[in-house]
Amino acid sequence: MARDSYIQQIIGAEKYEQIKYAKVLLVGAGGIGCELLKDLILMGFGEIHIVDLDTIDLSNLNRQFLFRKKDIKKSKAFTAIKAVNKFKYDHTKLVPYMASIMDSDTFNLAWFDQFHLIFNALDNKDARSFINRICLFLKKPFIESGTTGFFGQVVPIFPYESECYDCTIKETPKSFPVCTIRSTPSQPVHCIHWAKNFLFAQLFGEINVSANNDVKTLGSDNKEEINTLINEQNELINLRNSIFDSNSSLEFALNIIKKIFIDDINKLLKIDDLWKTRKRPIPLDISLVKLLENDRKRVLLKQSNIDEILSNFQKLWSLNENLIVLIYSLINLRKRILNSNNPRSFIIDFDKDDEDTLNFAASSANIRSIIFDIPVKSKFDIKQIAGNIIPAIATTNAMMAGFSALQSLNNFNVLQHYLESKIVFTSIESKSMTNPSQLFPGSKTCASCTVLRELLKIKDIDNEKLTLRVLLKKILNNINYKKHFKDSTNEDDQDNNKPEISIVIGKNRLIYDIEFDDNLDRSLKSLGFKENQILTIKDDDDIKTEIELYILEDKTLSNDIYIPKIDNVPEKPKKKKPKVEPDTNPNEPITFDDEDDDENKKQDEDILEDTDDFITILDDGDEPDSSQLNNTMLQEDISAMNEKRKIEDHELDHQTKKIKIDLSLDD
Ligand SMILES: Nc1ncnc2c1ncn2[C@@H]1O[C@H](COP(=O)(O)OP(=O)(O)OP(=O)(O)O)[C@@H](O)[C@H]1O
Ligand SMILES: [Zn+2]
Repeated sequence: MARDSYIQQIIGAEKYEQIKYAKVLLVGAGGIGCELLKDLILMGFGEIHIVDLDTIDLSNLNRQFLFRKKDIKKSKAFTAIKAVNKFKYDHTKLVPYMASIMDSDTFNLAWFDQFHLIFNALDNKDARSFINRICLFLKKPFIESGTTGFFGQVVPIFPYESECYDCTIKETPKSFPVCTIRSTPSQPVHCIHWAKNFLFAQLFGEINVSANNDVKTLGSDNKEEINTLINEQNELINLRNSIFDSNSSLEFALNIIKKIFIDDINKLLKIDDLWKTRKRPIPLDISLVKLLENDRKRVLLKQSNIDEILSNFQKLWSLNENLIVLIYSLINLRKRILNSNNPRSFIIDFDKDDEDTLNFAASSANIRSIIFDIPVKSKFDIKQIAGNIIPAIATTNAMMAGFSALQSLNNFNVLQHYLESKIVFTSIESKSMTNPSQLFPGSKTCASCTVLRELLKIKDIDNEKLTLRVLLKKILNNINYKKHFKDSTNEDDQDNNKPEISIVIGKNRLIYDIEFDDNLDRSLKSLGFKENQILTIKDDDDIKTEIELYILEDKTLSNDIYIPKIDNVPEKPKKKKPKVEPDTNPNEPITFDDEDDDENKKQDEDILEDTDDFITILDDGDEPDSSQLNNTMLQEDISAMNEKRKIEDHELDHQTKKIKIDLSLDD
């Protein structure tokens, strides 16, 4: 009997035939991705392209079953393909890529367009939102999936028909004003984030010289405090240079310890206002530093002693032990920089799986906690908090992959796909563990799916004769804003009533508006037009819907420029737009802009709007349960999500009770 006879019996010969010739894209070869690839292979899909930017890590092996220990550090996509080659049907073609799906030089719109269906098996909002946007351009369905511990969901998305990925509000991590982190911590999580996001980043990461040291950013209006924080930061930059100037790694490490835990704390103590209602920190005792300084014979810093401390990663280390671990990690990190090919520009990123960076964050966070009389945490716990970890459960991943694969079957019945498809989610706390829900129409206020999206084809982008004026004329001819602007039979009037639009290229580079016409006679090329870039047309009166045009070069065009006819641009839902500054610099990288997604950025009252200005905190103190491993989200988010997902039972009236599900899941 042929190997595929069972699958034919299960899904029917007709559907199997369609699957056999279908070409699909799987984005992500992690927890869900490995399971989903196996499912798609066993279903007999004709061609599967799989993209993952990452390499295999030891911590992936417990659930990403296509990988083995020997595969560590190898590409996930290539290794996954190799593993499934052993059991795939002969007709299946597999194509792996090791790259970010957001790399538009590798993956342009035409490349995405070759697929019948796209499966997301990602772990971050940016990449998910990106695929969402691409699928909106192509009006192509995709299946979104995610898990967090025991919770998981699969959401088929039919662009401009059902809710898109951005329609639902995502949980945003909590943020705290920088001053809480840098001057007045009161919880272990504050110290952990100071160690990871501030101290480590300043000493070894990309230098953030412009770390907006203003009142709003720092969350403090105490001038003395602001000055202290600014000086502290500048001094840290100098200290970073001591990586090269110090006579020895021990000297480098001790200088850092003295500055951070004695000098800087003493400076903070001088700001009386800070300590009126708070307990004063106690700087590190200099005699401890001296003790380590005199440890020339390496009694305390003996490797066996260090190994012993590090082996007890679930224990609460003493102050001395934390100091020893910190010195050890600083010595190692300095060595890594000095041994690199280009030490002056070499940077190290914090990674929870990089022992040196984790040891640094754990020990420096704990020393700071001791100084501020905050409970210390074990290295194990700190790894969970710093890595934003919640256990990934292999079974949840397998279930979600299974539902994702099953949902794909509906896409081959073009008329029925929207009606037949279901959101599926699991929750061990509701009466039935697996709950289906119908799909809902897109949100009227969604910043992504209320935008009109079309293609802008240009025959030859290098053609110097193609000026912005030519393009503008084409836009005004083809895109009709009439209802919003007064109709008139008089030609002069009509001219005066020309739609007032602005044109933005890339993320937010304004190249034209009614008061900024300097670029009209510049060529599109000189303005930075290139393939795979987005041109946004905005109505200056903010009444009509925004239009995004995806730029493609098409040598076969009969005209120089092609823009589809849009007979009447619909009105947009009312919402604030960010102001865009004029700019004529064409060198801006291509990115999709999420900045106006106000809905998604709603936060607690005490959190200011611009999250870039804040150190982002996972949780207000309730760290994930330390008995749990390998995770990606917050305990608190899980409970919130659980609340959201509670379904009374199968009789839930979907018409009246719209279930809002957070799609920001991680695996
Ligand atoms: N922009 C992107 N392009 C391609 N692949 C991506 C992109 N962003 C994330 N991924 C991949 O998506 C996969 C998500 O899988 P998963 O959530 O299991 O994460 P993981 O990194 O394997 O595990 P963990 O985060 O728990 O260590 C990862 O393999 C990751 O490399
Ligand atoms: Zn939407």
